[in-house]
Amino acid sequence: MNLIEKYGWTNKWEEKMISQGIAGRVLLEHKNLYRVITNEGEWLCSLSGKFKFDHDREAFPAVGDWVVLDRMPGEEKGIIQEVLPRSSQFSRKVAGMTTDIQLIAVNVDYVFLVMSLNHDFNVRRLERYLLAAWDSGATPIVVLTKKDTCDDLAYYINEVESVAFGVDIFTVSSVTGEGIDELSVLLSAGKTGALLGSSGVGKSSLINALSREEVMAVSNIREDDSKGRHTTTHRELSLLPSGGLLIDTPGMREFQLWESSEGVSASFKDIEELADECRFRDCKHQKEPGCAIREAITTGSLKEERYKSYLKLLKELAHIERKNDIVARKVERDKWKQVTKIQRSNYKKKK
Ligand SMILES: Nc1nc2c(ncn2[C@@H]2O[C@H](COP(=O)(O)OP(=O)(O)OP(=O)(O)O)[C@@H](O)[C@H]2O)c(=O)[nH]1
Ligand SMILES: [Zn+2]
Repeated sequence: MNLIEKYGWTNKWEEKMISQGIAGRVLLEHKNLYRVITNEGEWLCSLSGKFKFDHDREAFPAVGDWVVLDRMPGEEKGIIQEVLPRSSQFSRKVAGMTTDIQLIAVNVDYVFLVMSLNHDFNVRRLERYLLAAWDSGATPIVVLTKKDTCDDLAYYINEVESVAFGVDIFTVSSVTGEGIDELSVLLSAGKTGALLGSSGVGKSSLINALSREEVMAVSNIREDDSKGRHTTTHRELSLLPSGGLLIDTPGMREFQLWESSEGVSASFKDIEELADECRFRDCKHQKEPGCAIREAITTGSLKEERYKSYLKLLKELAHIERKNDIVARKVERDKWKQVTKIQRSNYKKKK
């Protein structure tokens, strides 16, 4: 079986593969060791020495990356030499660090924003997911789960449509299997999906339903993670029988908003377009005459909660930006303290 062909090899990389070594896709990452799927099977790979000099975390391979490897003679092991260009990426700031970014998943075609059709449904949360999705470069798809328990589908669809413009909506039940076929059409050979959604909405059940037991088991690196942070071990990456691929890393599960000004514009296009119609360019949308946003709220074409949620997100993003600035300045200060300390001790030594 030609795995690369089956799982989305594109001709784009063929030349590279021939000229520079073997190409593969990163399935798992753990402490700078990578499990990579290649045409010749799954290999455990380490990083070439040249990565060590690169301080930019974004330059390192991540789950979903296409990489070029060198084979270690006589072994099912390789050394990653190069990371090929990415089409999308989910990343987050590393806690307590400055501008260091941790990649969660890359080359994702579709990000499934999973919410269940019950009391857990939250349209404000969906707005946040959409922000993250638009920022990543992947196409967002809304997946509403537990359809079998819902008796007012129209209400939920309406809610979703009020915030997710032009985004496809799928309603599914992992219990009855309803809607699963329609969803799996998206994940044809070579397509990669990732799941975003809070605990208990049915992500694992959805993966099982999509993979119909036929799923190829991908070894779970977390199993030998002595930290045991995650009580329920689950597959981080599933190869579906269709040849599609599903990413469900703990990182995606814990994904949070950090900074995404571009995402705000894409997710709140309605509000930003209205603001353009305000009479005054610097309208604060409070009591100014000719304010299109106030007008829309009065007539009911813009929901007050949606506008509030927009303001709240803007505020949060500004806060996150400020916080990042403060951390960056502190690290800079500490660095200089260190430098002057060394200079001082050198000076003392000379004396
Ligand atoms: N009725 C119904 N229950 C479902 C459906 N899908 C999942 N559930 C139930 O919802 C609960 C949570 O499902 P999981 O698939 O574990 O949810 P999850 O999102 O993976 O949860 P975490 O692992 O905590 O993130 C389980 O009790 C499932 O049996 C569905 O389509 N219909
Ligand atoms: Zn205004």
